[in-house]
Amino acid sequence: MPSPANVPQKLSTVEDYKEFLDKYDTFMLDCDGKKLVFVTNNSTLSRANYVKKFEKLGIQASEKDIFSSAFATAVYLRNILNFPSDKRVFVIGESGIVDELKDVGIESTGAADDSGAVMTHADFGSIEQDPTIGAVVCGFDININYIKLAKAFKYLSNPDQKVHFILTNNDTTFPAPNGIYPGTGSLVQPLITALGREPLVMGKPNKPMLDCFFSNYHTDPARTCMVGDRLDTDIDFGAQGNIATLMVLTGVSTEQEAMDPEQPIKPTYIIPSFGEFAKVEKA
Ligand SMILES: C[C@H](OP(=O)(O)O)C(=O)O
Ligand SMILES: [Mg+2]
Repeated sequence: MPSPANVPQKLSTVEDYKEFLDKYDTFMLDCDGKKLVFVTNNSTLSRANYVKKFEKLGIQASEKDIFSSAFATAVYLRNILNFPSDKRVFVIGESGIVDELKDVGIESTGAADDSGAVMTHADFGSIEQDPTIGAVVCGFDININYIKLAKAFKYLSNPDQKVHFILTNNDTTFPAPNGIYPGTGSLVQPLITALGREPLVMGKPNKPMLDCFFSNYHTDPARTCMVGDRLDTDIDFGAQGNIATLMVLTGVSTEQEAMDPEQPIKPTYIIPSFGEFAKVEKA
């Protein structure tokens, strides 16, 4: 029985699950028979590396089934900004960004070179302006450090040319096996504060990722459902795309947050875990 408007419908019985599955053909999953597209804000892995990760989890997927914030950023630089071939990208982030940029023919620097680098006060003089840097792209970087922030600040302050400032995502936290930890949005806030400049953010729930998704996958919005664990990224992303949303309770946001009358972002459905649907096959 559908819930009143704007009150999430809790799915809890096999009947509920069957009725839900009959309604949709495309499921957008935040990584973590139908058509499954993995839509992730996690930019640390390339789509090729996600395919390998899924294989280890027993999930068959190909690169075209994976839509990541790193891939969306590379597509945006290449197709929307027509990034000049004589420019490079300075990356605060991991191999996912570097590999996806390389895949669209864009050279990058920073990520691996400065990880582990220890800066001393004597080093400030060695940070030079670099006219080949046409963009700074920031994603989750487990080895973020002062030298990366100092170089990014220098390049983004270049008085002689506009340098694009792009975040793959701005999740404040992300779930790890034993709890949640600071995410990209928290790691790069020092740079945003120092610059007094807001970056363009690609990942969910932001419009660039949505536009890139629907231009990549011509799904029927009426039979597409965004599945995720975060109200402020996954569910908001689906809501902005006018598609149904299913919130799983295995990640960051809680049922209490979703059911709170003050909560402006409401999932269409709530389910304890995506694994519940396995019960349908056994029924
Ligand atoms: C950042 C990443 O995003 P997601 O895969 O949930 O979109 C995560 O929350 O682990
Ligand atoms: Mg998630």
